[in-house]
Amino acid sequence: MGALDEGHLNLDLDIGMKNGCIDLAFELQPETLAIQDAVKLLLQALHEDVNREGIKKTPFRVAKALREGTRGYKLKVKDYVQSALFPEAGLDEGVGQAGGVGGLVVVRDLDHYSYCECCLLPFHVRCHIGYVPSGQRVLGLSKFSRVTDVFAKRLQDPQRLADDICSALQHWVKPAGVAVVLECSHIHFPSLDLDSLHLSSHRGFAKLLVSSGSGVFEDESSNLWGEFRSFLMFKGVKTQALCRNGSSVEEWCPSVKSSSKFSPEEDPEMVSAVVSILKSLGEDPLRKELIATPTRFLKWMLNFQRTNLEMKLNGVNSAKVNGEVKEKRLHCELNMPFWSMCEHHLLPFYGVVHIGYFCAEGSNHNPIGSSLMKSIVHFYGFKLQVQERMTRQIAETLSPLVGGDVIVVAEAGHTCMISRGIEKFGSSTATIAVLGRFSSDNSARAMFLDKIHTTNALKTDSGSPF
Ligand SMILES: Nc1nc2c(ncn2[C@@H]2O[C@H](COP(=O)(O)OP(=O)(O)OP(=O)(O)O)[C@@H](O)[C@H]2O)c(=O)[nH]1
Ligand SMILES: [Zn+2]
Repeated sequence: MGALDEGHLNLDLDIGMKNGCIDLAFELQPETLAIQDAVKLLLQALHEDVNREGIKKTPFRVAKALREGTRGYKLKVKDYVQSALFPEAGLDEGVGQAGGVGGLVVVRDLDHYSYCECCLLPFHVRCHIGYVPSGQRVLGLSKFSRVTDVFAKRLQDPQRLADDICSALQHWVKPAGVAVVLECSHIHFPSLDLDSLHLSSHRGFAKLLVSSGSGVFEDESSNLWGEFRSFLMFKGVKTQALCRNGSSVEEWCPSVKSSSKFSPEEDPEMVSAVVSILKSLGEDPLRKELIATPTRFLKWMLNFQRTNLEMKLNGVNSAKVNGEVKEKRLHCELNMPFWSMCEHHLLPFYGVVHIGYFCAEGSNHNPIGSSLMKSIVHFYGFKLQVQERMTRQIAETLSPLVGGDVIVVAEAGHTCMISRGIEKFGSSTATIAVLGRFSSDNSARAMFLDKIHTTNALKTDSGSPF
């Protein structure tokens, strides 16, 4: 089957005729098969049924996402740059004042994603590039993004990514100088400890700003760098936070600080599965930066095993509504953080859950208590999930405990929406489940949604986190 046949994967991988030989279709390539086998093993280790409808295609989706996300190893900067150098008047060499060649050119806000070599999760990169063209030629603007992609689509560390982009442009375009600033955002890591599951760790990301400079941009205290930074400040980039002299991923990736316990001796088969994924992506698992990667990856993944929280929930499940039910009033528990893992791509999604229910007027007693609600949210979050199911399960579990009238809203960011082919940076998903009175009473629903809105609007950083 050819790469362009209908229904075939739309992947920019080396598929089809190459050197006169017919390459195997993507799904039959040994690397794809090896990743699928490894993912199947990992799913089984999480106590999942690999033939269940929702996840039976997951090994293939993960293989596709990972190979697509690391396709940069096969791309060549030269192929993009050479055809897009256009003659333009100006200085032949150095920096001039009159614009044209010799004047500073800044391309800002190029959104990309890359894979963290420390933990194998995707991270968001907003790339800004400044350069001073030389030799009477300028580079086509789209090529800055293409070149960034060549290096972003690999297992990376932010500083190395900035250096790679900078030196490739310097080498192939030969300008007077290149400056690169990257704003990188990495998701936080979940904690199974309910008490440390604060909203703060779910808002925002672990952030890092890195830079690299060559030629006339080698000295970051120069006026030219100052001008470049000004152009970034116009767009709200906080360049004061720039990490100088290289900053290590160790200080950045939250997997390093994660408290989850897993040691490679506990499950050497799982470790070998991740090592085989690294190899299939064309990486050397013995490269020093990658040695601890399988352990870190497994640390976060094991948070989502099926049985993990069963006991905690059993302990609190016996809570009952006490007392006689009188007039009921709306009771809300808002902005409860949750973590979950998308069962389609094995990538985290995380956000907040809001719960509303009616309970007896005048009673000071909250029939279920916020810690029980947090446990329920936690229980249905820490699984391989889809957001709609999680929302419904929380509502159905709460319903008998609160007398039947319950509304649940979940708002989440999905890592699977920033990576792979889709790359919808900053998107978010809201889901709602209603039972009892909330199914038929529009004003009750509106009252609850308004409560979410007013509560979050009062917060200093205004609005919902998602
Ligand atoms: N409804 C729903 N879909 C989800 C959730 N998490 C991930 N998905 C989607 O699962 C779908 C899987 O689609 P497939 O076509 O089988 O896989 P894919 O080729 O990786 O999909 P895309 O490349 O995203 O089009 C995608 O549309 C994802 O966005 C979730 O919580 N709820
Ligand atoms: Zn990481």
